[in-house]
Amino acid sequence: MAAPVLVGVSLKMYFGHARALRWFDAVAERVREHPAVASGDVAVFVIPTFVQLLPAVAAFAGTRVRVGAQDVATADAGAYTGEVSAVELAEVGVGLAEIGHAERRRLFGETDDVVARKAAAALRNGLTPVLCVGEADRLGRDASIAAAVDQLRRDLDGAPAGPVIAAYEPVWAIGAAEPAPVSHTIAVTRALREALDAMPGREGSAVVYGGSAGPGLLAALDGAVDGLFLGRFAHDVDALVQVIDEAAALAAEAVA
Ligand SMILES: O=C(CO)COP(=O)(O)O
Repeated sequence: MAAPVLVGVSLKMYFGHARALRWFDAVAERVREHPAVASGDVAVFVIPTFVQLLPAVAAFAGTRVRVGAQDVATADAGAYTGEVSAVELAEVGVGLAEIGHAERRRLFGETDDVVARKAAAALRNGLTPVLCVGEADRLGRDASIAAAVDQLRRDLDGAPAGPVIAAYEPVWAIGAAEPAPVSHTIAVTRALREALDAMPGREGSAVVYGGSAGPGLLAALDGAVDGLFLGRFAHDVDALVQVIDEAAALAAEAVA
């Protein structure tokens, strides 16, 4: 079977608890009946707040939707007030850990060194890192490629073998009205894919795009990325299902 087309959603801190639970139930109901999700041609993952993780795992039980955390500790146990370890996340059925999102780098001072230690913690505990990289400012194509690829290399420096999901998220396209232009995304994601392919132990990795992604983008990218990482434009469950339908169409094209 070809690699699945990925559709991920980070809820960031947008929803309160009750609204998140309603969203999980609505999404679970829609994906349960979705043939491409049921067959594994489209792989959906949902990344809510830490407090929403256990209800998310329960809501998506019996579906193929995987649940991820928005962050992870660098250490596996000990005196780290406020942190949550990859060990505990794995124990409760969380499958992925988002690492190095632009908001964590900008607002909470996460450096590439910290990000690399978080990626290592995720991988040594069997979680798939959703590693966010991307240039901070609008740059030309070559400078963007250099910035994103260098960041990817630094962020995986010393991390154990295992597949990762590299999320190309140009910082200037996050929270914007429009995603990055398709030609730009194709160029940078291709370079990220080549960089991952050249790294030992990263077989099975994927490259997705995030930053104001929504319905229409996956079709426009036409197979250039392995999937999308959605934010605001997945709050509307119909819009998310539309993206999953586009992913299903791409997956069907890939096997045809
Ligand atoms: O940062 C993002 C996903 O991690 C993208 O968020 P928006 O789609 O809301 O810009």
